[in-house]
Amino acid sequence: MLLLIAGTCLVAFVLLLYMLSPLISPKPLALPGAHVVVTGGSSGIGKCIAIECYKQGAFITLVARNEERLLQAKKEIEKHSINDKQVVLCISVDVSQDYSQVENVIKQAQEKLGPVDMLINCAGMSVSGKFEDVEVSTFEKLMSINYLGSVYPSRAVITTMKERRVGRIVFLSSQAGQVGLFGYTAYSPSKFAIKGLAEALQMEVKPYNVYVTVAYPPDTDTPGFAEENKTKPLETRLISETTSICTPEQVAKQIVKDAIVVTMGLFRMISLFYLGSFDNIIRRCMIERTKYGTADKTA
Ligand SMILES: NC(=O)C1=CN([C@@H]2O[C@H](COP(=O)(O)OP(=O)(O)OC[C@H]3O[C@@H](n4cnc5c(N)ncnc54)[C@H](OP(=O)(O)O)[C@@H]3O)[C@@H](O)[C@H]2O)C=CC1
Ligand SMILES: CCCCCCCCCCCCCCCC(=O)[C@@H](N)CO
Repeated sequence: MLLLIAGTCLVAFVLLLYMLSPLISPKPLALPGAHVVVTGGSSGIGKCIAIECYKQGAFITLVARNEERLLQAKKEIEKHSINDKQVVLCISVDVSQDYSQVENVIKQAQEKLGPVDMLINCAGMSVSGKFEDVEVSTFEKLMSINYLGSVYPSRAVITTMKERRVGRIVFLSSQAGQVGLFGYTAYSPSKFAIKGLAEALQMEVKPYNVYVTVAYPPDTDTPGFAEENKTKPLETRLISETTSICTPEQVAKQIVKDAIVVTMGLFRMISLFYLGSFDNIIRRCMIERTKYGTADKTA
């Protein structure tokens, strides 16, 4: 009986907190005039995210490898300007190869358009196939583009974001980053890794008012998806056909909304009970460090 009452109280408390969550959520990021960097911004979901942010008054840096496609995307995005001050900057780099190159690109972008307010890690690719049919080098390639290609740009913007107490970082995982599916032995792990990175990073940067969000989109109609379909095993195709395909515009709208207005889902609310106690540890350490002037890197 006592247990039942305690249980009911707990559920009621969680629901109450959930309803109050907009009040304890961070202030929405103002996109007008903000500097948004979109990796993978020359195609598919990334390009649509750039358009969505540009429509709301942001300044955009597009990052991808192929310069021609970057310039094409820039032209397309510029059609959606809402004032004559807005800029779309293009920088060509492979985000997964050399950290110092990525760091340089971010430096260049910050010199031209000011500190990065929001980073969208959208550069990525998928190859599907049965485990034994996928080239060993493909496992390395997907891990490097999808995972390290999100680590490097984030690592390059985080210090300034923490110093300014302003920033949003968005990661692109996938539905295949929540469940491992037939044909995705190379792709799924690279997207699971994104989830681990995002959650650990969020715990570090929350006291600095920097917020991290992760998107888990379903199949989305993009050039990347068309490329993936060329090698998709029958089983993967049939599993994929059980759900409908989204348009990149739909997915982009949702991702931008979630990044600007960060609220908590019910599951996150529950996990918050124990994550909250970890956050207290982190806040205490931050206060100690400020008090004694200990360098950020020491224990
Ligand atoms: N479409 C889908 O069904 C889904 C996609 N996703 C994820 O969303 C993200 C975008 O996918 P989508 O829009 O389909 O992809 P696209 O293939 O249409 O676009 C990929 C973009 O990333 C860039 N890119 C790829 N590799 C690199 C690299 N090494 N360095 C810099 N830029 C790179 C590409 O430009 P360039 O080649 O010139 O470098 C391009 O701009 C990916 O992370 C994908 O895994 C998640 C769920 C579903
Ligand atoms: C808890 C919720 C889990 C729901 C799982 C349902 C399974 C849905 C069917 C298959 C979807 C495949 C998605 C891969 C999308 C992707 O990332 C590639 N298309 C990239 O190119």
